[in-house]
Amino acid sequence: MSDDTLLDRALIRLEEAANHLQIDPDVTEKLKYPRETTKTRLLIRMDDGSRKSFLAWRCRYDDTRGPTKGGIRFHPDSTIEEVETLAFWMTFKCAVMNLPYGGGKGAIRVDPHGLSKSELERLSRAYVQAFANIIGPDRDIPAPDVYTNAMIMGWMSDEYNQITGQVSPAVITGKPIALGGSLGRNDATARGGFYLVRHLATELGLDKDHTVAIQGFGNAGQFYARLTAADGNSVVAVSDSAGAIYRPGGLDVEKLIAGKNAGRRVADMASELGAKVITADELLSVEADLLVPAALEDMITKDNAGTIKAKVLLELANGPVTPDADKVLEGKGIVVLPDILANAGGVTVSYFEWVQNRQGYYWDLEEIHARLLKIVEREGRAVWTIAKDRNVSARSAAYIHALGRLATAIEAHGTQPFFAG
Ligand SMILES: NC(=O)C1=CN([C@@H]2O[C@H](COP(=O)(O)OP(=O)(O)OC[C@H]3O[C@@H](n4cnc5c(N)ncnc54)[C@H](OP(=O)(O)O)[C@@H]3O)[C@@H](O)[C@H]2O)C=CC1
Ligand SMILES: O=C(O)CCC(=O)C(=O)O
Repeated sequence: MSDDTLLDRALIRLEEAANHLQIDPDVTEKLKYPRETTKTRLLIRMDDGSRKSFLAWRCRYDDTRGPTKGGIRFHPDSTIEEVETLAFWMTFKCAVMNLPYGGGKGAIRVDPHGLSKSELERLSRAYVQAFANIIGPDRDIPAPDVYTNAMIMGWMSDEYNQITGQVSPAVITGKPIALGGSLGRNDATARGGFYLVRHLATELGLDKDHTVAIQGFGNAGQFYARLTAADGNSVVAVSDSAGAIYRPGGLDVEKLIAGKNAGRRVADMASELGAKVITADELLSVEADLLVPAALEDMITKDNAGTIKAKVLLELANGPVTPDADKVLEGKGIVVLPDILANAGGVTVSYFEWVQNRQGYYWDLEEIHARLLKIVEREGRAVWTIAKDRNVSARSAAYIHALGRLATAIEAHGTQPFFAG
């Protein structure tokens, strides 16, 4: 891989889209840099009485189209650059889906698996104490991401309420239902991708009973496996951070999910599922019609992209394919449904949660699914049409689609400096 940073590589997509639209340079100048990123150290008491500090960030990348929105990641490899890049992607994701949000993201550099539940709660609350002036229902609205979940969002939302002395459920989405969370947020990331694939199946050349390989078996990967298996497709390979398994005749998805929920690794379940243990790279090259990266960024590079046999890639993860790898995939005729569209179901149902919190009236699951389907099909079709009309990749089309909306909003704001409060 080149010396370019993750953000440098992400910005290539902005430049490409800007060239297609002949955008005013003022627009790209505004979108090239994060608006503000705050870094802090969180000092918490550990169960053994010692104190330990953790680096943490929150980035509000761009708020032209509304309050910034994006998840909080707990990961030992998190960096400021990763947070800013994820926030850049959120900016474009919210614009692709036409949600009234800008983009943000946050992280704590921590391996949460090494913490007890009470340490995890203290750390989550410390994050909100540090960033209480940055987040807010009309300013910046966090949500779950890698290694964070509804329980953590519940603690965070409770901490915010205690600090402000008000009950403001709309400050954070992805909360437990009991605290104002939305029905359907748990599987929304996967469901958005699933609706997209189903809507474009004919154009993508995917039959009703296609085969699927999934990299990463957490929230996004597990729910995708469940939805696609229930629709008659066959999940033939999955991986987690510790290994990968393959069974050409299809894996028992419910057994796998139950095992993961019990704290097991997928490779440890291979023999009872009649599957073969394979390497992480072998997962990419198994015989499957659809490959679903659902783990971390930069997993598919120019070094391993050439081995991929799938017809289609559905990026449930953010940034799993490097720009170099994109070229290899394009050369092989593989269609990539890009992250800012493919995994946007999560933030779309987060938007529904925020709307329900603000109106104080809650929708049933049927209504959530119907609203999500409508937006995914509308924006998915728009992106596909741009791709065909302009003869560009679906990724370029998604950026063109989003940038058009961002540019219109930036121009509508006028020429005065933006309020920096
Ligand atoms: N949750 C959401 O609503 C959204 C998530 N996303 C994106 O989806 C991706 C996954 O997030 P999510 O499912 O929420 O996260 P989770 O924490 O629920 O799951 C992450 C999964 O990725 C696996 N993983 C980590 N490293 C590797 C690796 N090197 N190789 C293979 N698997 C690995 C983990 O393995 P293990 O089980 O061993 O820990 C785990 O199964 C991220 O890119 C995230 O930003 C995008 C939109 C919304
Ligand atoms: O639900 C949200 O608000 C954001 C989810 C997220 O972090 C993402 O889409 O990458």
